[in-house]
Amino acid sequence: MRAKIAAGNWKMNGTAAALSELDALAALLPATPPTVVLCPPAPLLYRASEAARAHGIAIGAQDCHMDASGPFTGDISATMVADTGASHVIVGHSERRDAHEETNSDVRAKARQAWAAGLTAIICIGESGDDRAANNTLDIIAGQLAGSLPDGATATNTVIAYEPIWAIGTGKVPTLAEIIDVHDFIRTRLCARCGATEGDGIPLLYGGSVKPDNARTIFKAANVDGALVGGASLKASDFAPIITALSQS
Ligand SMILES: O=C(CO)COP(=O)(O)O
Repeated sequence: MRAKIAAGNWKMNGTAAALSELDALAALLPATPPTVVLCPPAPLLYRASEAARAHGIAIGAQDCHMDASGPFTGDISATMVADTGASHVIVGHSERRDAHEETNSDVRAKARQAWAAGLTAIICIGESGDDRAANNTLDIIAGQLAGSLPDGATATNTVIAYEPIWAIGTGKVPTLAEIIDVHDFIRTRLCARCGATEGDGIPLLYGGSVKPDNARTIFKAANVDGALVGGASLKASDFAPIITALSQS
């Protein structure tokens, strides 16, 4: 059975005071929770890891550099992320592809660094609103997946997050049929690329305006193994019902 994962991406939100949400979330978790991965801003990684350990919550970074070390002022390597106690790192989020002009090959290099540091890479892909309007969604997804995924992906070192850009922070969500279409397509491509065992075992997350009131519907899709949640992961009272919905799916 594939791992179910509820990942929360805090983006550039939260200072030390926000760590109280972690304790609040732990208190609201269902009896048998899925894997919960919280991805706070980099300055909070160490403290979040310390606080999360007792609760069985995993911590992830939101990015890492594509090189192992060197003269990259302000950047953070995958090894440094692992050193904080984190176990995951998001790579290729559309906000980084856009604002930092990250390419598929950059994302692939970051995923490789993540693996070398012993981290699980959460690789993000997703089409723009224009891509979808032009019926290009599956072509875009195929290209991003082929280009961003290094050879050697396994069910334990990789998670794929499908995040349609037009659904992020907008309150717009694809129909269940559209989500099923894309997730089934990604699954088929993963099996062709990584072999049936690993391809079938890599968890696929949906991301983009996941909220307590739509999570249950989204989790009905057979190839949706969880969610990458932005805004609704900031408050334990919003994130917990999403996690509960996943545990019951
Ligand atoms: O980008 C996202 C998670 O990485 C999704 O953000 P929202 O859940 O706020 O739409």
